[in-house]
Amino acid sequence: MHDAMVAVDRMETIVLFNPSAERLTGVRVEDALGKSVSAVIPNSRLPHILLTGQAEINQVQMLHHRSIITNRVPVLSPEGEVTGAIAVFRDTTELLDLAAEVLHLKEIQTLLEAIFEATQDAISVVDQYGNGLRINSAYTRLTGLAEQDVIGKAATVDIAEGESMHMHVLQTGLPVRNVSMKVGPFRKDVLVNVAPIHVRDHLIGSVAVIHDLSEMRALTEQLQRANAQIRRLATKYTFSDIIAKSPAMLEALEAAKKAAQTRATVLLRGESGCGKELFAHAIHQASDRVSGPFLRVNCAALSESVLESELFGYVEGAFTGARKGGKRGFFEESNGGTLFLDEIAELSIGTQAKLLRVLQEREIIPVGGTHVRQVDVRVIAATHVNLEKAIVDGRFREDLYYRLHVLPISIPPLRKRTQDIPLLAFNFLARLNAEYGRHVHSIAEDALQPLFEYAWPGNVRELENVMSRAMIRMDYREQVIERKHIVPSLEQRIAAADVYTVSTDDTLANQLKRAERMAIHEALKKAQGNREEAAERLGVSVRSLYYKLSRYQE
Ligand SMILES: Nc1ncnc2c1ncn2[C@@H]1O[C@H](COP(=O)(O)OP(=O)(O)OP(=O)(O)O)[C@@H](O)[C@H]1O
Repeated sequence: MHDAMVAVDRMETIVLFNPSAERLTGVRVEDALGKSVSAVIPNSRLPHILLTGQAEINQVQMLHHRSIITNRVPVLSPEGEVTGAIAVFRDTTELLDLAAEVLHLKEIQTLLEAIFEATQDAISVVDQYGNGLRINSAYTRLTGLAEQDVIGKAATVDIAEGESMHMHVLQTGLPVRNVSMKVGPFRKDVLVNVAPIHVRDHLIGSVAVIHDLSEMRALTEQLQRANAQIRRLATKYTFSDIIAKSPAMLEALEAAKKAAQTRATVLLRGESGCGKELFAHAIHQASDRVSGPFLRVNCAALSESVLESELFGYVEGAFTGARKGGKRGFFEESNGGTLFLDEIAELSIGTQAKLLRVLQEREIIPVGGTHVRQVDVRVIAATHVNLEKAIVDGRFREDLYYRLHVLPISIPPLRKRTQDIPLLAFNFLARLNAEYGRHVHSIAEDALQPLFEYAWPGNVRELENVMSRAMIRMDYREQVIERKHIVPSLEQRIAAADVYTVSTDDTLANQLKRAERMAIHEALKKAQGNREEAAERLGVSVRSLYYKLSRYQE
């Protein structure tokens, strides 16, 4: 980089104009020499220097978007007379850019340092020869090794058991993931991920991120404990959450409130989605067992053997894969509280016998065990199945039926209590507003009509779903649910059950899925929501129907 120079004589005529000045000003040397400086560089200030005889040192100015530092000095005769003036322009734009870049790099470095130190994972970096370059404080906390033990030392210095993954990566140039080993003087169990560091295609070292396995194990245990706790705290509904206006529902509600005051077994009967679980929660909440646990088991979701060990627990060595020390079952886990046995009709005859024994004797024998254990659990059972018919068919034990039938509560299907629909719909509105951040405040009169006419095979759950879809269909500014928001999903549902057209624009798998879904819909409709009957109509097991329904999120 050469400085631009311009010199003038006493008459302000340019006598020196170098090629750098040409680049800076855009004026050719031959056009500048001999000309008046004011004509060539209007703001050169050289006439001013000639006049005052005073130098101007390190003046900063912008010229053609470049940052220029200028020094202007008078040329003096031996007698001290001003005979001319010289300006030297130094273009510092690149220097400034460079300075800004260095500053930026420094910022990045500070940022990286902060991340390096703040991360909970231990990090170690080695150079291309495998000598320690850097570690963070998490590394020291985990391994017990400080900088002086590691920096400049061989990468193997922290290994207590296993191969050095730094060396491996430096040899292969490839990253490794999740290698378990022991590190440091305390032989900590860790998982390591190591990656090579390449700069312009040269391998200059490697970086290892080391996870503390013992911490992970402790966290997993904590999580399991928290999960168990959550299961215990899971009763979220009380009687005040149950919306009821129709006489049939008010009657069911009264019966449930009475049942809550007793210790008797309760049997909740009603189609899917009509609120059986809601009732079970509320009964528990209103009972003197409220501070005890509440557990729910879906008897249809587990195979017979799994269900037995889940319900009654098992002793060590009861079967292959049994946990060391055995496991407490749901009955013991809900001791002092309530056990909600959903889909009770799905229990095998054998498990029904065992359940009967628990209800009669208030004691259980864990799978593989010989000793009885006392339990104090209130059972709330639920089913959508016609149990009387199941007894006739030999699928449900009569003695268990009578044990369960102490306090039967029938929750009517939604189509038989249309009076409840507006209240339920408004209630869901409030909940969905909160969920979607909307401000929908009402439902138009004519939007309610189709809700009264629809058969609701999925009961209240389906109503909730239709409301949610209506809201999704609304424009963000709309605040009233209208018929046009509701009708499409009802029509879709009705159509899904009624028609099926073969399409060449969809995959075979999708079309089969749709056909299956419709067949299930139709069967459920014919069976008035009775899943057992629907399964029978379709020639599939109830379990498989449940599985399919859960896939369709019915
Ligand atoms: N009366 C009601 N008031 C308010 N919400 C209700 C009412 N009945 C049902 N719901 C809501 O409808 C949904 C389905 O209810 P719930 O799970 O209790 O039905 P279920 O009979 O146990 O169904 P399934 O037999 O399929 O398990 C839930 O979100 C529940 O909160």
